[in-house]
Amino acid sequence: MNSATRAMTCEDDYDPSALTVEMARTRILDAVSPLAEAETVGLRSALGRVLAADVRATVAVPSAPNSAMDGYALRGSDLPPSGTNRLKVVGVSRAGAPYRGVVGKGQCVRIFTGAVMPAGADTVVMQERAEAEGDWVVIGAGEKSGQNVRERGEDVAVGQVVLARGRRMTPADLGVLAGQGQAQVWVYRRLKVALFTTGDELREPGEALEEGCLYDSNRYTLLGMLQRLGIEVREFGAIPDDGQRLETVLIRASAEADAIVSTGGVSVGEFDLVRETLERVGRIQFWKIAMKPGRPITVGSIGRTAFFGLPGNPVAVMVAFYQFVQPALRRMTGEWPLSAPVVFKAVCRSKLRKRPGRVEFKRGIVELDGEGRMVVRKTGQQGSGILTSMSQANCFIVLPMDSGPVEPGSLVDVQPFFGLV
Ligand SMILES: Nc1nc2c(c(=O)[nH]1)N[C@H]1C(S)=C(S)[C@@H](COP(=O)(O)OP(=O)(O)OC[C@H]3O[C@@H](n4cnc5c(N)ncnc54)[C@H](O)[C@@H]3O)O[C@H]1N2
Ligand code: MOO
Repeated sequence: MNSATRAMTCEDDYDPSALTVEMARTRILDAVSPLAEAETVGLRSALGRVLAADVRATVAVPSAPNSAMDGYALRGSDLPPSGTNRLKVVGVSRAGAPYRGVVGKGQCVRIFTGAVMPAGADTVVMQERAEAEGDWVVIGAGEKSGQNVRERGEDVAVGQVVLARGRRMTPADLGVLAGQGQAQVWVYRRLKVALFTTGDELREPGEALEEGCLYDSNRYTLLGMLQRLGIEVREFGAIPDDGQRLETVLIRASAEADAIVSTGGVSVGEFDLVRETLERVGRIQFWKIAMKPGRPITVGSIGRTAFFGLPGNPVAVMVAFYQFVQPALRRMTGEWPLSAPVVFKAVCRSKLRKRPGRVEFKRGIVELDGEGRMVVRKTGQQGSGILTSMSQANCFIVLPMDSGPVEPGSLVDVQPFFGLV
């Protein structure tokens, strides 16, 4: 194929054989199945792990009604509707050392935040609004019966499902489990992913760079994206364009891992070699997706191991990973339901080139302007190989299939990176 034909192929507007982004997402999720094996881990290692069973509360939180303030616990009926009332302080309730008696009419108990409410009392007046006079305290009008009390079980009731199976655990979830007195939790085992890049021209950082070669940046962006998902990564390095080597790696990787992720080597030059090898060892499909970057991807399986072949261009790798491979790996790890990516509107401050016929993912910085409006601007050049504009970005600007160029001032969809787990 000469260069003129290549340019035409890359710039095609509508490609009837291309999958839409939504179809590709659905197909890739349908092609994978969740892990079955689970294990017990301590809470300290549970962040980012996926629950293999519902967690049902056995402990009420709080376990008893307690005070939300430092002050005085009393009967709501002793609050003065106007003027003041003088109450006798009959004891103290501290967190961990409750008052054992009963608060009677005309009485109160000195109480501290988190301390159990004494029997008889149903209201707390904060100390800033009470005047202590020796063993007595003077309360004014304007307080409400029942105020400043946290009820038993108001956070968690016994029997309630506090965390559902399929949940990827956040720091708050660890706190919820600790609040149940659980030191351990039942989670799916970590997913094992084999990672390799392809190309004779790739060199490891630290090695000398000969003419025509480049450093293997894709392996590191992929490693980072996989590590963020808590995946156990087995690296197989940069594989030269050699069918025999590729076959050996694919067979070894499929024996060791639940999924294989690779980049590069499927465009015209090496296409036949990689395609031939993949088809020999597994069941593989090559998809063209109506999007840019990240158009060509390869999906399939080798034995029971899922295979995801991403394009070689450094930004295409990241876009295709986030849009397709990341949800598939999360599904494989047992996570369900998958939260949809966060998308909101912002006013675009840049002029953006865009052709109808494909979804385009531009790289941008989204922020609030001086007037509190959400605005977004592109981060420099937008070619599939310009990794620095990805590194500077904090969001994708997602331009829909049928849209054309964007003029400054238009509303666009923004997908922030912080929603990508
Ligand atoms: N005739 C056609 N040519 C191309 C098409 C097409 O449809 N017809 N699609 C273009 C698109 S879109 C992409 S994306 C690339 C996909 O190419 P490959 O997946 O085969 O990747 P390579 O050719 O090996 O590399 C592309 C590009 O990326 C650089 N690269 C590759 N691996 C790495 C790495 N590990 N670290 C850093 N950079 C890497 C490589 O040097 C190339 O510049 O094909 C288009 N062509
Ligand atoms: O659109 Mo490609 O997948 O050049 O990046």
